[in-house]
Amino acid sequence: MEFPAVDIFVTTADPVLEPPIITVNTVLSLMALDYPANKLGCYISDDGCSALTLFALNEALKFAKIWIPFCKRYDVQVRAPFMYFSTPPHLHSSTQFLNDWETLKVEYEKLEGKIKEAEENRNGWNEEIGIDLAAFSNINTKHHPTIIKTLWENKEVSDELPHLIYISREKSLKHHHHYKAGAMNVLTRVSGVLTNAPYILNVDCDMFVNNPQVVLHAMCVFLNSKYDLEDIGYVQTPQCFYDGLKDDPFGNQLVVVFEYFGRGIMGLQGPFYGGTGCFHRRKVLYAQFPHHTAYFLNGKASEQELIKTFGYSKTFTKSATYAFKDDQNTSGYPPKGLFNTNNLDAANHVAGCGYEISTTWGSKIGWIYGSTSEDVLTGLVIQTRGWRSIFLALNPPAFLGCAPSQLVASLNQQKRWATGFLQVLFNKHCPIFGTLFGKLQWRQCAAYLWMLTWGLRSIPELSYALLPAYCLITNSSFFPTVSTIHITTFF
Ligand SMILES: O=c1ccn([C@@H]2O[C@H](COP(=O)(O)OP(=O)(O)O[C@H]3O[C@H](CO)[C@@H](O)[C@H](O)[C@H]3O)[C@@H](O)[C@H]2O)c(=O)[nH]1
Ligand SMILES: [Mn+2]
Repeated sequence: MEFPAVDIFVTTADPVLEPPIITVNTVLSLMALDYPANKLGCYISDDGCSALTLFALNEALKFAKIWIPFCKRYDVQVRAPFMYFSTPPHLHSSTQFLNDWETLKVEYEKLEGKIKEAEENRNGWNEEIGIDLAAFSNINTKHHPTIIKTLWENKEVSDELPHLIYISREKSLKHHHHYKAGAMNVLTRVSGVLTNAPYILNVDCDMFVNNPQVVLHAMCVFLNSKYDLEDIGYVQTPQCFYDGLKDDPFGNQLVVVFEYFGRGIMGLQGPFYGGTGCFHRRKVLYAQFPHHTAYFLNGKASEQELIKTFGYSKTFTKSATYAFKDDQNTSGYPPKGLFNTNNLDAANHVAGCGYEISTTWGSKIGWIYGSTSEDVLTGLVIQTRGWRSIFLALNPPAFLGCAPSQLVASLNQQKRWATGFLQVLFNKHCPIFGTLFGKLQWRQCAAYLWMLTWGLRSIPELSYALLPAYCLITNSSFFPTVSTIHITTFF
């Protein structure tokens, strides 16, 4: 059987808070996945519209040409070079390996050095770098046209590098950009017109691949029809962290949510969508229902309806219709020569900030708008349509990321999640409606309610935690004492 294609989305938003060297490591680890390279397309969305990020990616691409063969030849497990080179090589390795290891380490340090230099000396690195950065000169990061650069195109060679595409979507002060959800929808459309893979993997820029076989495992889940898995909409890996503080003082390593809750709801409709380390079927993001014949595929939808759903791009609509096909290996869309001018023009068109106006993007299809926890909301909408999800906990863990190590950053992150959860709770997609009017199982609804009320629960939980201290200080008791009048009269 042929391997299905997978489009990989990486989002980055701020070159200061998310340094390009981190993004570069994530991208290198993804490009080196154990999967035929001609079946992978790696798309990077840069909401920071940073020339530095593009420069770093282009330099990383040069390094990838030696890094990927090295990883595959020696079956390296951790394919993010910063992590791999943080420990010395195995003492009993062959001389050939030790020499290669040393060469690669030196090359990686050169790459790091170049990016650092570029960071410190922002104006002096425009010459001789092999990529045109003119589009970034005097750019306003909040108001600028789309920039798409095809850094690498794989010409159908399975042991080469996967496609590598940089996208900074159009921004305008007049349009809401919907943060990460907006970026994900642009990535969905741009990849739709270029490679249109039936499966999508998305990772945050600070989550590198720690188990290079993860795509193979995920595809086993999707393709294994023996256990009636056709109604699996997405496959979520748990979020694990490499730099977590001991004993997790801020609770941001999400142990309860992923280790216990995530596994627990596997017995119901499956885990919630956690925003990173997750594989979706493309058609699920296009509002397909499980076990239904696709409405758009059968030619029943009028042109007007197609435009209303997917937007004005004919190329995109064609690709979307094709995405509903079960057997996508037959000839059809996309045509050969993926990165031709016509498709690149279409990519620029669908990345425009006005493209979604009067369409169902963000309300019915793609990543759903209306909450800062767009991930949970999007997963909930998918499960309300009747899809199940699978929790894929591999050993070693599939991805490793970094968690905030400071109190204030952790509090901000948790405030954002708690607010986002409440936005989901008081939304038309609320799980209670999902059970009443959709296909969300009622126990799954209860599980969602437990999670979405997390922020509200802080009030009784805090009171409960403070009460003993209060009683000790004021020498009072919150349980009735034996001398209390009710108890004495009882006896
Ligand atoms: O306007 C934006 C804002 C954020 N991002 C990206 O979104 C990702 C997540 O944002 P971050 O600020 O790092 O949030 P975290 O709290 O670390 O992320 C968790 O929570 C988010 C929801 O709040 C989910 O989207 C993430 O997948 C999940 O890992 C990062 O890759 C960002 O680069 C964008 O692309 N555009
Ligand atoms: Mn993050």
